[in-house]
Amino acid sequence: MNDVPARRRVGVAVNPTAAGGRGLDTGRFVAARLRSAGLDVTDLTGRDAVDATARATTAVRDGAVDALVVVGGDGMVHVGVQAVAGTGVPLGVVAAGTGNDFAAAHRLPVRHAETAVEGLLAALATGHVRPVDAISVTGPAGGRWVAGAVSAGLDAAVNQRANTLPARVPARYALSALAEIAGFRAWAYDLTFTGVVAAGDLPLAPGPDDTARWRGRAALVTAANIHRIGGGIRVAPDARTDDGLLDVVVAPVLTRAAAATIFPSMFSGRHVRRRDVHVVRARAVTIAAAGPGPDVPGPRATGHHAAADLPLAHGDGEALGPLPVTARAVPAAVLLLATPGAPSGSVAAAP
Ligand SMILES: Nc1ncnc2c1ncn2[C@@H]1O[C@H](COP(=O)(O)OP(=O)(O)OP(=O)(O)O)[C@@H](O)[C@H]1O
Repeated sequence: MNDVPARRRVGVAVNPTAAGGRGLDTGRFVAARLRSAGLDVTDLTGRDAVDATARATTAVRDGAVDALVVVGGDGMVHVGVQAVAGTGVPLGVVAAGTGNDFAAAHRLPVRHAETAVEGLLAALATGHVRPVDAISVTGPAGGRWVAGAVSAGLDAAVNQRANTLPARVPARYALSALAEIAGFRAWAYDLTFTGVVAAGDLPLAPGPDDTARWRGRAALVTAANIHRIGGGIRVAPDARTDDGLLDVVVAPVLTRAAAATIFPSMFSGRHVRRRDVHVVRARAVTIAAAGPGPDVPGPRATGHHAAADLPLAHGDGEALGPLPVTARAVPAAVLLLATPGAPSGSVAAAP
């Protein structure tokens, strides 16, 4: 049968474990509603994230679907972005997870599946899409797309620790944050930026080919496309998803006490007003571990972290792999199914 009109074949990938298992029911509701609207729905739900990514990627690559809808949290958006980024196949998001930072940053309905799915139906009917940037990440673990932010410091360490705890552990992110701050020692980084448009007072050394470099110890190195991570932490309060740029937050904080005071202020985004927090706006950044050298001060009261102790880089809450990684903003890599006339959300909401 080849009489299915364009944009009517929709792949739906559900994370049944999202929001403590509520993703399953939400997914069933979404698929049923799309079918009742006359769409040809293919279930692309996987056994796990790897399987879901493979199924969605294959369906998009083979031209088997005209749009992909993911149901879940930021982990599921991460799955969807692997499949659609750069392909021209639009992505719909029904935010049914715990944190839902991507949906919130794009002003999509959060934990409101009825509203979300009606918005998707309107977008599918009209063909309305909103182009948004995504982050292309390359490193020793290969290439990945990230929808929200790439973390390589304290937030990556918190993420890494939280992912080792069972999902049912209440407040596993808060517990992990407390543990990481308690054991905090600043890591040494070597950052190379490309296409810097604002340096945020970080003393950058100009390099060849539109690059600029910074070496030093820091608590936080986060390359953000959207303004929030971790379920509402406003890590880069002014990040935009339509500017082709990353907001790279660098906090050359060396003491545990300073790290402990930064964390709470990140929920409101006020940390970027501190003199020891910088936001570098650039097209790309390579984040590498630095050995000690004249421009990387040695251990202070808080001790020294060897490169091997650095957390894995994380993106959208998922482990990406070890440093070095290069994160590059790719303009309009994702076409987001969005309700016609809805606020774009490309400008971060005021704190
Ligand atoms: N079938 C599946 N498809 C996709 N992801 C899955 C699946 N089963 C388990 N997961 C895992 O679910 C995790 C989180 O998914 P997601 O962000 O969608 O939901 P969440 O409730 O917001 O999660 P979190 O516990 O991270 O807050 C991912 O790390 C992923 O590996």
